[in-house]
Order: sequence, then C-alpha cells, then structure tokens
Amino acid sequence: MSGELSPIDKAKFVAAKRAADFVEDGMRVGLGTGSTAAWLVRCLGERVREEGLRMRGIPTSSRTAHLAREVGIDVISLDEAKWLDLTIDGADEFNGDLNLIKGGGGALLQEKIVATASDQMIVIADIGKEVEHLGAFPLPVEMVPFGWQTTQALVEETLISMDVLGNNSTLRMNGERPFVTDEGNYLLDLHLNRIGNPRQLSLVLNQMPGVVENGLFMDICDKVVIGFGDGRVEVRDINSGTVEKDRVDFVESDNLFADLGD
Ligand SMILES: O=C(CO)[C@H](O)[C@H](O)COP(=O)(O)O
Repeated sequence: MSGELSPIDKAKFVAAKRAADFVEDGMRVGLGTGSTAAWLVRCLGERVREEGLRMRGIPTSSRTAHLAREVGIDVISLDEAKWLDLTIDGADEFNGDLNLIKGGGGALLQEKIVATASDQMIVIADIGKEVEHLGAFPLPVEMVPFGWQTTQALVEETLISMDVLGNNSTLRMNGERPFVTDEGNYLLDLHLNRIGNPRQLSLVLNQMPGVVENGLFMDICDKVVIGFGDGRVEVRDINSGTVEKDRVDFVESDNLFADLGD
C-alpha cells in the first residue's frame, strides 16, 4: 500500500500519525476535515481498536463524522462535549506565528468553532503548507446564500478600497452548482496573493452583513506537526518556542488503509 502513496500523502500521514500520540485516555478531541485530518482519524481509530484508547471525537464536518464512526471512534456533538481538551486539524497554509488559512475543504466554520472551544489546537500539515506570508492560497469566506452576489460585491469593493484584493473573488462551485457547506452556506474564495495584515482583514470581513466567517485562524493554533515525504516530522510549539525533530516509520497496516477512499 505504501508504494501507492505520493510523497505528499506520506508527509500528511506521518504528521497525522505523530499528532495522534498527543491524544490521551479520556480526552474530548476535535477532529478536523480534509485529507490530512482523515489520516489522523484513521490513526486514532487504530489506537481505539488496538490499544483500547478511550476518547470521544467531535467532528468538524459530516465527512469526518462518517469516517470517525466507521473506524470505531465514539462520536459526540460539540454541545454534548461543551469544551474540548484538544483539536487536531489540517491547514491550507501556516506561517511562522502559526496563523493559518483554512477552509480549502469547505469546513472552516465548524473547524473554527471547534478549535476555539479547545484547550489546545494542533495543526498537522506537510511541509509544502509552510509560507512566509499568508495569502497565496485563496482565502475562503463563508457567506449566507441570501443576496450572495451583493455580499460578494461588498467584499470586493471593501478589499479594493483597502488595497488588499489581488485578482478577484470566485464563488466555490461543485460542478454546475454552488458548493454548499454543512451549514447550508456558500463560499467565496478571495484571490489575494499576499495578506499584509491578516488580523485586520479577518475583522473587516467578519463585520460585513452576509459574511458568516472567514478562513483566517489567528492566535488559535498552539502547535504544528510538520510531515516530510521521507518520514521525518517536526513538532513546533508556539508557546514554548521549542522545535522537536522525530521520525515516523511508515508501516503498512491493513487496518489503517482498509477504509481509504472517503
Ligand atoms: O481547512 C480544511 C478543510 O476545511 C483543511 O484542513 C485544509 O483544506 C487542508 O486540507 P488537506 O489536509 O486535504 O490538505
């Protein structure tokens, strides 16, 4: 099975596998969305089945909820959990301050709510996600469908007046139709190239009527576990300033890969 994985997928896997070690017995854990987070869910499922790890998972999307149940994780809602010990999620970009762009997988709203309700957030990512300045990845903005074209025009006008907007903004599509989030909203992807002041941009976007939330995660992430295609991992902790280097063996496991293809 390992021979079929690309170096990027291996990097995502080793980051997820290392991060799964941070989950302790009895924890309530926010489970992110996306391909890296899906590896995490599989690794945690393996720990539940093989080590008897007792944990409850709070998924950030219907996709993750489905996978988590499939691999044997006890799934509960955020309202049941109320507060979480830890959230582990992927990211589209992270910078040196561990600020993030998220939402490439369309789940930023639940992801931000769950991460904010956690004592700690750990991001898992392949090394290709590290950037000096956020913004090369299009910034997702979740908006209500009502009057979305008016909201788009307002967002564009405001960002042009702030000298922020690069090329344009595009409505995320799913084939011929708008992509619809788990909350029934649409997504606007902002093509910005480079975000000079992400904190200010996030505040401005969230003040606009019609905008529900944006994909900038500022001061939420505590640690990043970075995976490399050759099995190396690096754990950077923003609070302690420590960097820990490690290696994860890429072991083929029928259990782990049996549910591939979510
Ligand atoms: O924010 C996200 C979903 O909304 C994902 O974490 C992000 O898109 C990274 O995805 P992947 O792990 O597949 O590269």
